[in-house]
Amino acid sequence: MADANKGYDGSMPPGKKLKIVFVIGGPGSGKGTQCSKIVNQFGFTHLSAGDLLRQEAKSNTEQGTMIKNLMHEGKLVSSEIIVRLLLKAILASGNDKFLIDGFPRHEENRRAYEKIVNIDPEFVLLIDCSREEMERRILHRNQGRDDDNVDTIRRRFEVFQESTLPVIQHYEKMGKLRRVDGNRQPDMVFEDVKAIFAQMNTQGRNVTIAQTNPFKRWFLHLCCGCFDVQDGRN
Ligand SMILES: Nc1ncnc2c1ncn2[C@@H]1O[C@H](COP(=O)(O)OP(=O)(O)O)[C@@H](O)[C@H]1O
Ligand SMILES: Nc1ccn([C@@H]2O[C@H](COP(=O)(O)OP(=O)(O)O)[C@@H](O)[C@H]2O)c(=O)n1
Ligand SMILES: [Mg+2]
Repeated sequence: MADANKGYDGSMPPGKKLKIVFVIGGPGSGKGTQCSKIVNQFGFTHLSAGDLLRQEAKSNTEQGTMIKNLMHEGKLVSSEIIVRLLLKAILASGNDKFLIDGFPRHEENRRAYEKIVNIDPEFVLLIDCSREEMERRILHRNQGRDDDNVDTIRRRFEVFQESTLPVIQHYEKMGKLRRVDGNRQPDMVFEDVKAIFAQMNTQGRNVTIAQTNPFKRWFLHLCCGCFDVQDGRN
């Protein structure tokens, strides 16, 4: 991932349309695995909310320590922090299509995103997987994550059941939910994922950062501090 502190480097042509796809699913459902396949085939930039937070947790700051503790307990980090990290990464990337993996995790995440970024997702990919299969995978993934232990996994499942379900229902009502059966082998799951991305409607409502209203651009500037938002409207 690009250095989030570097900020928007001007490499994204002004006026370029941004496409956002949210990828959600329980812990261990295969979000990261499918995202890397989507990146290879469709040229998206993968932004994992969890990876951005893990990176931030390494910083020797009060905020870093707070994030580390919340993640260790399987609890959710404040929406403002995660949306700010996502926005920085979007602006720093120079790409125009993004997979946002592990977000929104709950309604407050969704509302914060709508308030601050407000770019409608093209669609929301939900990877459905049974709890037994997710647990088996997490306990075998060996990524050295300190939240991949039996107690924290249980808490993460509960958070997914209680908090993410309303988000799923919201996007379902809007006709934006695309559900795949994640219980199968990764390549089989990807066959369905591929068909969804191939069908992506390029005529959807897209906005550029430059097209957001002046107040919002000022707000983005305050949130992310160190970038300069260019105005694409000559
Ligand atoms: N469809 C699948 N079948 C079997 N194992 C999988 C599948 N998808 C992912 N895995 C493995 O399960 C673990 C969790 O996958 P990951 O992509 O990290 O899930 P998530 O990001 O949703 O937590 C990893 O070790 C990964 O290699
Ligand atoms: N939107 C998000 C995403 C992750 N997180 C935190 O990050 C942890 C790990 O998220 P992750 O997406 O990397 O986990 P997996 O579902 O990939 O296993 C979560 O359990 C939360 O503590 C969060 O607070 N808010
Ligand atoms: Mg993941």
